Formats: sequence, structure tokens, C-alpha cells
Amino acid sequence: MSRYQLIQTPQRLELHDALDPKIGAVYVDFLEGKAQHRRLFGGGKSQDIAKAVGLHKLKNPHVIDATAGLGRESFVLATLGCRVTLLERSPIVHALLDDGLKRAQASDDETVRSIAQRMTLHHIDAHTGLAQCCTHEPADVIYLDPMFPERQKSALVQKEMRFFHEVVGDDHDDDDLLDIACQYAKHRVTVKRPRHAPELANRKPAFVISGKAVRYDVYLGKATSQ
Ligand SMILES: C[S@@+](CC[C@H](N)C(=O)[O-])C[C@H]1O[C@@H](n2cnc3c(N)ncnc32)[C@H](O)[C@@H]1O
Repeated sequence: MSRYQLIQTPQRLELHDALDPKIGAVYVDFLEGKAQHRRLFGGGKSQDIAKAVGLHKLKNPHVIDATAGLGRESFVLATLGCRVTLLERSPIVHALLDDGLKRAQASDDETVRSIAQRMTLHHIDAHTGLAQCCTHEPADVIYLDPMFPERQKSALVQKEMRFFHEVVGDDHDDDDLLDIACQYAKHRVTVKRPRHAPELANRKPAFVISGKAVRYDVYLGKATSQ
């Protein structure tokens, strides 16, 4: 029996850790819990992520979240009016996100349903996905949040972080991804990093927005830097 198991419950698709059931299932829920709390009380366009993506200047931009994960930040951006294309290469993460997104898109809650309908998910590696998606519709902003090596002991790390480290592993090609994103983004490439982590590809951003635990490195796209 493998350690991690995808289980379809009557409500949703869940990932269970057979060796450590206490930690609880991982699943995507845009209707309740943290997603709902952040949607209602997260601070709207005054959040750092909104400033980092440039929402004070860009009206309802098309954002490609090229490292979608469980879609938490894409949902925040869609809540703030962005149209978000999500790219995720891990089949397990994609399956969990696809399940959560479809439930939100079919929800009785009209607000959540219309937010989720601004989100389009693709199971693809961003190295090829960015070219394909940008041919279809150029990206105003490309958002990157690649894995960063875990610093805390795993028992202390929150459930979703632990899931990413153990099921998905590190992203060893994230430096290349920044180069590709900078070729395609019209206005910005926004990279989320732990506050004290080095920049991707050791490349200095145009500017940085720093929070308590994370920072956003902002690189200007072709329409802004010329
Ligand atoms: C730290 S997680 C992102 C978390 C996400 N921001 C959220 O809000 O849930 C990084 C994710 O990016 C995905 N990823 C990394 N490199 C990728 C690539 N080149 N193409 C597509 N997905 C990628 C990984 O599989 C992983 O699910």
C-alpha cells in the first residue's frame, strides 16, 4: 500500500497520509475555511499580493499562475477581479485542484461561482504551457510560486506545506521558469519567495514588496520595460 492515497469521498477528492492519519486530509475548498475567510476579511486590494500583481494599475488583468498548486493564491486574484489561467504539472495536485475548482464553479453560492468561473485550469508544465496559453491570450502578469526547500522540521510544518514537500518535491527548474515568464509577460512577472530566500536565478527584481514571512519580487514585462 502506498503512503499517500487519493480518496473520493461523497463530498470531494481528498489526499490521505496512511502513515500519519492524524494530520488530516488535504483537499481544495474554495467555499469555506481559509479561502472563505480570506475572501471576506483578507483586505481586498490592500493585500501585498494585489500590489505585487499591480492591481492598482491594471483593470481585471489576465494573470497566468504558472505554479498553481492548490490554487489558493489564484482564488485570491480571481476574487480581486483577475481572469486567472492556472498551470499545474503534478497529476495529484492537478486532480485535487480540478475537483475543488469544479465544485466551486457549480456551487449555489453565486459569488464564489462567478469567481471560480474566472479561473481556468490546465494540467501542463509551465515550460510548454506558457507559450501555448500566451498564443491563445497574452498574459498581463505571470505569477510564480515555486517550491522552496523546507526549513522547519516536518512535524511543525503546516499540513499543505508538508504535502507539497513530500508528494511534489522541490522544483529544480524554477530559475529557467523566470526567464521564460519574462519573455511572455506583458506587464509583470511576480515571484513569491520566503522573506529571506535568494532571488530566482539570482536575478535582481525591479522592486520588492515585503511582508512578515514572504516577499514578492517584481520583474517588469516587455510592455512596461521598453
Ligand atoms: C508552492 S506550490 C504553489 C502553491 C500555490 N501558490 C497555492 O496558492 O496553492 C508550487 C506548485 O507549483 C507546481 N510547479 C512547479 N513548477 C512547475 C512548472 N514548471 N509547471 C507547472 N507546475 C509547476 C508544483 O507542482 C507545485 O504544485
